[in-house]
Amino acid sequence: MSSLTITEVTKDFASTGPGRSATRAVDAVSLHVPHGSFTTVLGPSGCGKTTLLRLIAGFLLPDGGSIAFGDTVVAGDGVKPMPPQVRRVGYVPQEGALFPHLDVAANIAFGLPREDRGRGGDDRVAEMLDLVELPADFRHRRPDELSGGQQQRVALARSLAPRPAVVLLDEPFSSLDASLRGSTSLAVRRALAASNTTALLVTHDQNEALSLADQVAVMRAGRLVQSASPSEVYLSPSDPQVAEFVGRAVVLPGTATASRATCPLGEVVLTEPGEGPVSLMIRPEQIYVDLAHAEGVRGTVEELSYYGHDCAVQVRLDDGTPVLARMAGVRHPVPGDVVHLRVTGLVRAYRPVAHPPAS
Ligand SMILES: Nc1ncnc2c1ncn2[C@@H]1O[C@H](COP(=O)(O)OP(=O)(O)OP(=O)(O)O)[C@@H](O)[C@H]1O
Repeated sequence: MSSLTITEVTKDFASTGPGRSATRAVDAVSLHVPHGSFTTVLGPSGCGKTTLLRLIAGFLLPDGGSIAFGDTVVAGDGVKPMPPQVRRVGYVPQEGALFPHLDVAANIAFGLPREDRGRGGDDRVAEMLDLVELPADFRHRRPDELSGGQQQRVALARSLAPRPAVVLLDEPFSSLDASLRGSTSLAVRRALAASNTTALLVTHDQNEALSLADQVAVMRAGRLVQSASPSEVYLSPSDPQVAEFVGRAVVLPGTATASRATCPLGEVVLTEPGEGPVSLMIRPEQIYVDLAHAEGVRGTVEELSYYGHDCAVQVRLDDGTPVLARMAGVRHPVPGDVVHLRVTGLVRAYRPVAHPPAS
């Protein structure tokens, strides 16, 4: 295994027809994935995630910048690009792409060097099945005798068997239903951690990106807009758009004075001191809904979405500002109730953005 360092990588696709302009799919992206760590690349459809993976794997060459595995530059910087088969990259696509005519053991052993097949290969297959938490006797099954989640675990086992430098996973859980997604993604995370694998997973699913990785890299329109720990990306997003992409966010205008700011929800404490007009990013679960009318800013519940474990409460403040709060589902208000709201925890302030008029 080795670290992965992407420096100022750019990739353009030529126009594909008259009147169509070229597309800058990846725009000066720099990212470091430390040895043995797991990074998720999160971004909406078309932002360049797959192109970035294909550049790392060597299926595409960058137009600018460089890519290095450890100290070895594999593309860019004027060096002859290393072909994909020499890069030692494990690749797990959206749907495992297992060979349907081969059993699980043969699929896992497929990428092993010739000298590692045979008896040694059998041992490696057993080790890999154990790593991805599948029973040893699954080795004789064919892919069509496995569930989608089991197939993805075999695909991961196949990618890890030859001890790759880096493993790339391209939306590997997107074809699974919700319950399989959760258990499969956790099994994959455990397998990657146990094998101390340097891994990069691309997804457009915020929950997946935040819950699985050591580092989340957020992409937008070809650019990397933030890379940080999951909690930092969630609680201190680099701009309000990232805030709204990685979860629900209430963005309100405010006025900062040192470490505090005033806004329609009253006074809040800032993560960093500021002065003058600001946009404040508040997570809905930071807004405490007081049913006893004790203290806070008054508003009326307009809508309630009940999820069991918690609920989303849409409130209109008396000054007309709409605010979304999240609270435990045990005891909750109903539409028409008057409640009082106050903000708990620290709030991130940004330079002001234009706010749509309250509807
Ligand atoms: N071979 C290609 N030729 C021309 N344009 C391309 C090519 N591959 C990708 N693009 C364009 O580059 C941009 C980034 O595409 P990419 O597939 O990397 O996005 P993505 O974030 O992986 O999207 P999704 O989540 O939908 O898979 C898009 O505008 C896409 O249309």
